[in-house]
Amino acid sequence: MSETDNDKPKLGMRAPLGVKRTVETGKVKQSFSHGRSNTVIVETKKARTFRRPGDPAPAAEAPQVVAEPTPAPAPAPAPAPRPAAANETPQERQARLLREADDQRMHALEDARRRDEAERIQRAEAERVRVAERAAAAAAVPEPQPEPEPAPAPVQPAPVQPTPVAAAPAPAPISVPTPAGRGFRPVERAAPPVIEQPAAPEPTPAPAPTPAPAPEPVAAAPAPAPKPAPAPAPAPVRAQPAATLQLSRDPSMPAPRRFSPVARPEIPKPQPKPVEQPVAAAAPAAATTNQSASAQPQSQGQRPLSGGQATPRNAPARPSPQQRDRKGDERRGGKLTVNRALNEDGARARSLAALKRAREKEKRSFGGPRDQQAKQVRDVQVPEAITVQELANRMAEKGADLVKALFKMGMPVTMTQTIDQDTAELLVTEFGHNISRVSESDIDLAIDVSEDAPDSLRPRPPVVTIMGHVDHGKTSLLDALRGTDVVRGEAGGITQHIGAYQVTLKDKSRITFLDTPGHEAFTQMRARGANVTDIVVLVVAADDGLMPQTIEAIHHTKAAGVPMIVAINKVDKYEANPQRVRERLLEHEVVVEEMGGDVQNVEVSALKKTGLDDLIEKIQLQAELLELSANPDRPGEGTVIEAKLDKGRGPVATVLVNRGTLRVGDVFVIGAESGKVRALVDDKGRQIKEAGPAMPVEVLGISGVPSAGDPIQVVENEARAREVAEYRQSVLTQKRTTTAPASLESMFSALRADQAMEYPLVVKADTQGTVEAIVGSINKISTDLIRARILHSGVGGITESDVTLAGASGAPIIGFNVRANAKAREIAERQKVALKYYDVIYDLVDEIRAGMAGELGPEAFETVVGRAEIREVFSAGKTGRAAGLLVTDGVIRKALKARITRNDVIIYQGEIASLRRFKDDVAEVRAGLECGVTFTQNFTDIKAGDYLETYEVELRERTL
Ligand SMILES: Nc1nc2c(ncn2[C@@H]2O[C@H](COP(=O)(O)OP(=O)(O)OP(=O)(O)O)[C@@H](O)[C@H]2O)c(=O)[nH]1
Repeated sequence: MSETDNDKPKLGMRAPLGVKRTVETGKVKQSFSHGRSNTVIVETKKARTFRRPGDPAPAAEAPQVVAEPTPAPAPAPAPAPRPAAANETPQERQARLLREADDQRMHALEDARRRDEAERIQRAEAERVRVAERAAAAAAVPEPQPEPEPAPAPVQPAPVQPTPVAAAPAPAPISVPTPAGRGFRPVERAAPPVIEQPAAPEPTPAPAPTPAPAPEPVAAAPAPAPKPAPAPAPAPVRAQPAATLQLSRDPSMPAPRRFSPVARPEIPKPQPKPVEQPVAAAAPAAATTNQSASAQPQSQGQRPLSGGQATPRNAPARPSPQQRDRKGDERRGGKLTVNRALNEDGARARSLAALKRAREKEKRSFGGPRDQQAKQVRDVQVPEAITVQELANRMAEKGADLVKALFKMGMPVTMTQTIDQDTAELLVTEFGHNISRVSESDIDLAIDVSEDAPDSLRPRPPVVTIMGHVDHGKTSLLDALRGTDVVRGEAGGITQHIGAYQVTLKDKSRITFLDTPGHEAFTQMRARGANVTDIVVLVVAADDGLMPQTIEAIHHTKAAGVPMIVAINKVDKYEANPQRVRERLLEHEVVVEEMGGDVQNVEVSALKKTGLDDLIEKIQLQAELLELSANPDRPGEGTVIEAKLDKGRGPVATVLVNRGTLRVGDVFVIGAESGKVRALVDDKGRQIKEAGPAMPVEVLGISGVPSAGDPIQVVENEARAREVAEYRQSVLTQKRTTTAPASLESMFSALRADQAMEYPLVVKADTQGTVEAIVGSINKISTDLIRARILHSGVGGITESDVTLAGASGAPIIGFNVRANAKAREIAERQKVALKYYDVIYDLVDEIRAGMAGELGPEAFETVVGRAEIREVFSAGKTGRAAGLLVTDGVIRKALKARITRNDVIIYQGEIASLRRFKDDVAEVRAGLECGVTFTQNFTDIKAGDYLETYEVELRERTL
């Protein structure tokens, strides 16, 4: 409580200011329950007496003490009735009573006024709170809100109102410390000027007009109107000071405290201005400051930096240097600083060093001495077609320049358009380069057929292919041979079925075995130029003898010119007869050593694993005879044995290295694919770093799956590899899209003028010599219009595969001294394949000639019978037309074929339907006579001046 007492403004601490001291004051301390106390000021006033002139001076009036109890001051202040003076005249008493009545009335009025004021203050406060909130909202939204301003304006006088009343104890607010933070902030901001205001006019005896410079500029105008009214009004009333005392001490009215100058530190501007500036100038000054009084702190906080960055609303108020400058400038009120002088718009000026650097850069790029680079003349490789962009790249010129040059040549093209080689040459020479014309095929890798130097050659393992009839034991024999691999046991790895295997023998020599699916694959590979096999092991089951596929394998092997070793298998079987096999082989010109020939043979049992060493020995012997060698010190070249798309590893190809060494990391082209060797895996599943000649190895890192027989070649870089692969792809695509479908039936569909017909045949004969004789004779029959195409010729009976092939092509099968087996006959019947048997070669040739001629059909010979000129055209019937003719040549006959020509162009072909002469139907009209004709087809486009030609067609049998 004592604190509160100290904080309270204490009246009477200093004598009230005034011209004349009319009131004497004293202090009385009051004590209340619970240890509370209060100090009240007691004033002693002199009663004013009105005397008539000549009346004796009144006796000294008894001092009248007005004690104002703090809790309930309202009724108390009524002045106590003064004791009537003894010598009081009736007039005096009347005057006194009147005065007292006046006082009471004034008190009542004053009470009413205070209540009104309290209400008004509350309303004003509420209004101010609203205004402050609106101002805050307006600050958040950048739109200015002028409306709320006038609202508080009329309210503004409210806080001002008590000011003149408090003018008497004015020094109190200045000297007494007030607890900071009390009261409502927006109200406090507005309050200080009101409270301080009395300080300025202090020396002025009449403070009433001073409310005018109240900081609220809007309020300034209306303020004086209501305010001075009550302010000067009580001035002449004596009771007014008492009311003032009551007001300041009334605990039920805390409102005036709110206007005490507390919590001012955040409002720096509005405060000094009214004080420093004269009253007259204060109004406009305050107008600018106070209008944004509530929003100013925020607006300062939100002021964007010079760089354009906006400070967040709630960001700590740590001003940037620019902000500080600006603030400083604002504070200095337009002082000219260096920064301001150099920097009118607030942007940071470039330093001299920066200007210098920029100037130098400019000089370097434009004005400076630029080294004129000598134009480089290039050899530009130009294929048959090239895009402008690609040509520009190869010439190292700008594409736009090329386009411009082409435009000047009259060729408006874009960068992506393709130009031909001749146009490209013009451009190349125009730009001062040298052209080197290349054809597309130049892109492909040249097949290196050059022989390696003898001293670079090293012995290499033989590559062995095992062939034979079905179930004769090829796989069993291969497995048995692999069982002899000494490395296999050491590695203990899982055998990889990669289509090729390498067996290391006891003497460290190695043999590579290819596990081809059959002799067809062997031939397929050979047909593709992949003759990778050095030795063929022909497996013949001793119990079964020679079988068709055995014979085919013999033919294929012979055709390939590869040495053969006959492995007579299953000799463990009881019914095995190796000698019979040897004898039967003679029939196919395979003479084994036992029969006096040079073909090695060996009796083996894949099941019992007997004779294997003998077989290996014979293979080695054969390899020695072949003197197999290769240069391992060159980029690897090989052949794809088989290829697949592995689920986990991507495209994988089993490659047999022919020569050179294939290493991990090598860039290669493989068929129409390219790649970089990511890994090499051998047949035992081991990853190896390199693979030398005759080594089968799996290659990983290919862009796609190649085909068996495709070559693999190591190239210098990936770009080259891609280029070659792309070219090969394009060739394949072209082949696929431009060649006719495989069906040979389409060949017979029509005779094209520019293409001879093909007559497909399958020829089977008893001997090779006969086959060759027949093939030669048939080829001689071929003419420009039709030629024989022998799909397949061979020695032996007509098999199912022969029939299937012929059926697919719609070809007849010619059998010379051979017949079709039962199965083949059955298929031939089903597929409607013609089987023709001959035993005389001349008959065979004649029939084929007739058949080929029959394919072409009979020949048509045309003979012109007569010609006529069309003179007139008539309508005939409802829609038809009739032509009036003058026969110029030959004869015009009814039912003859006719054609009408106009300017030697045929416009109609048909027949003459009717022929008349002077309304009579006639059979024919000769030259020099006129006639009328109609045509079989309803032809109306006949004009005078057209020509009619009648002709006959004779079909004669064609001969070849
Ligand atoms: N008794 C005996 N049977 C054998 C021998 N070699 C293979 N066989 C059997 O002959 C059958 C066929 O053997 P494969 O090795 O599958 O013959 P293949 O030529 O590979 O057969 P395809 O793969 O169909 O061409 C199997 O049942 C083998 O057990 C042998 O030396 N003696």
